[in-house]
Amino acid sequence: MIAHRVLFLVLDGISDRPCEALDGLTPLAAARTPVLDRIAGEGVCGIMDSIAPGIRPGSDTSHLALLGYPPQEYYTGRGPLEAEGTGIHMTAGMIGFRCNFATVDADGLVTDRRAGRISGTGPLSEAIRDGVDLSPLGVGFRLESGAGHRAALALVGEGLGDKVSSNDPKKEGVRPLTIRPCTDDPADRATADACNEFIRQSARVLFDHPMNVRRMEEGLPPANLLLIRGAGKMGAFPQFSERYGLSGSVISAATLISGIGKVVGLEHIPVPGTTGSVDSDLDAKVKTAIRELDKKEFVLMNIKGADEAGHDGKGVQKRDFIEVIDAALEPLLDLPDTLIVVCADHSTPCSIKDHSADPVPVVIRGPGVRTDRTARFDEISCAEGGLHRIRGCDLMPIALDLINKSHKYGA
Ligand SMILES: O=C(O)[C@@H](CO)OP(=O)(O)O
Ligand SMILES: [Mg+2]
Repeated sequence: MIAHRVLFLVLDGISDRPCEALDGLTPLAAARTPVLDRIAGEGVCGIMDSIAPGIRPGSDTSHLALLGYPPQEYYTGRGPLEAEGTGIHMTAGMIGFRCNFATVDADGLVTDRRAGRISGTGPLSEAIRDGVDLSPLGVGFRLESGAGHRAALALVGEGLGDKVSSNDPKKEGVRPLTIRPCTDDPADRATADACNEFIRQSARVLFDHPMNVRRMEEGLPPANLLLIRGAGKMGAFPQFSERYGLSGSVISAATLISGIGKVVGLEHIPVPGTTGSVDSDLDAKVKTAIRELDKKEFVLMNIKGADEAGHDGKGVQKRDFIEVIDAALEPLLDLPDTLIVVCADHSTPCSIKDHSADPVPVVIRGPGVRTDRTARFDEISCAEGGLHRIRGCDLMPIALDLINKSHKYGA
């Protein structure tokens, strides 16, 4: 028997290092995960370097690699991908950025890069759209909120370059940086000037926005500054259906992932109630994936919350959310005719609150798969599985082979 459809389940940042709060276990190893363990027991397991050993992947470069688009060839920055995911269509001449709604204190120091993991920032983006004017610089802009503290910005105008730095210091307790051109090209200077002006004007709008006034009254950090990063123009991506002969959908609350899906030609299926955080409606997400697999041959589903817990350094919360994920995945066990691939896109160790290069666990389960002896889905058990150690770009070829869609190399 051979499967005819693929469910590609990325448990964002689920992989970790030993946590002190969990007696030296990783959150995944500490969690009770009967569903993932059954998938591991019925499948072939391994560990995976999303890009290559020792390379710390971003979620952008890792997802491109997992979908078989080597980032070394296709990556043009996070900004344009994140922008597409928020609904900003990136055309020639536009420069995309990823933004964080962040908090600075009265001294101008960044006190929270994520403004207390604020959500529902639509009114803030709207106020900035109304209150910021870059036309004296000959530049227009689009700004759209994403999930949580995330948003995307696109600058629109003649002669804008994409080789500019970020104002995000990537840590707290310091001032935001000034955005600078990375080359002598006047186009990069023009973009850097527009960015700095955008940040200045948007901070004025945010300063006394009613949503921030309310947050401060409630003792919550206000979203009074935008940190922007990941400048880039849209790249050219061969379409998924032509590359693999598969129709496909993407299910993700994280706009970066829906943006990547969209640009490679996957249909984005929004799911009400999903947030990209630990409060997401995972049952709705799983139901949508199952429904979508009746129509499409490939579904990419990303579940993000464990990554957030890793970034926040909360091992116990990460373990508990992994158990919530596991319970939500139960209906997938009975899916007929389906190759299920489960992996993380990168490790997000609670001990470093960021991504690391530690390889992630991976399992492939479905008809025809040569089952190995691993029956537990965690970083250590999967290292003993039959896939051994693969790279992110190996995953699509392996899946295509297992569903009989790969071409013979040679005659
Ligand atoms: O979006 C996110 O979840 C993370 C990592 O991609 O970014 P940040 O650290 O800016 O929150
Ligand atoms: Mg990620």
